[in-house]
Amino acid sequence: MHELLAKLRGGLIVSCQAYPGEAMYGSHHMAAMARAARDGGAVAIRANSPQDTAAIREQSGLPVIGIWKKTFPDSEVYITPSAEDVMALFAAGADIVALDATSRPRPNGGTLKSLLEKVRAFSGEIRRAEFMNDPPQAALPLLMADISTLEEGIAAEALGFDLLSTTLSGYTSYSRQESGPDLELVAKLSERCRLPVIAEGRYDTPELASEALSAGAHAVVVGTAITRPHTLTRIFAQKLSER
Ligand SMILES: CC(=O)N[C@H](C=O)[C@@H](O)[C@H](O)[C@H](O)COP(=O)(O)O
Repeated sequence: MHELLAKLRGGLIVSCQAYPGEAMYGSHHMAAMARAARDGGAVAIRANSPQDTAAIREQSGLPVIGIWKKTFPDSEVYITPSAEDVMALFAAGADIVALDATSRPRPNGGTLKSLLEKVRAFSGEIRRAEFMNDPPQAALPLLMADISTLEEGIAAEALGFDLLSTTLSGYTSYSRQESGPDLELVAKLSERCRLPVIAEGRYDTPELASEALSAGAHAVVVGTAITRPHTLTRIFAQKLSER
């Protein structure tokens, strides 16, 4: 197993993301969040944008799973939609790059297969150019497939991804719509696929995160329940206002 994947095994990955307009938006805040997550025992961070990836990697010293959310008028795909986005994250220091690997139509009529071919070609160029300070063998990014169903996980494995994440279960029209995490998908993927499976999406208690490992997950990503203070505040405030 790849050294980095071995380091993630059984661990907590904290997603540190904020949207424009939110109080915590900005690389400075996200890097502080990541340091707090590290101090609490996180083994890696999931981050949005090359800027946040670079700041978090530098300030927390933890491995970063980089994504870049972008919206398009012709597609519902928004997590790292293009090969150029993958390479920008990689150049910013992402150890792993996660991207939408659902079966939904992609922006500008592109396909996942051609995106991966492009990334492989770019990776070769980067190694030749010694663009990064890291040694050449460390210059190849690991690619994480953000999927929503078992079928998409199987297809992503066949395409050559390095790990799978259940990120998008509940966020595509055809996947299971659950208020809690999709533990069943974790169990099925772990049974059917050889790749490490990351449990992600709505793990909002330590008990649920632990259940994911029991279901076969390699590691668990937690975002909202740790790093979205306005959402957590709203849950408390709403409960009080219902009295
Ligand atoms: C669906 C989607 O766009 N998920 C995003 C992926 O990066 C993030 O907004 C989530 O916070 C992340 O997946 C962690 O999940 P949760 O916040 O539920 O612990």
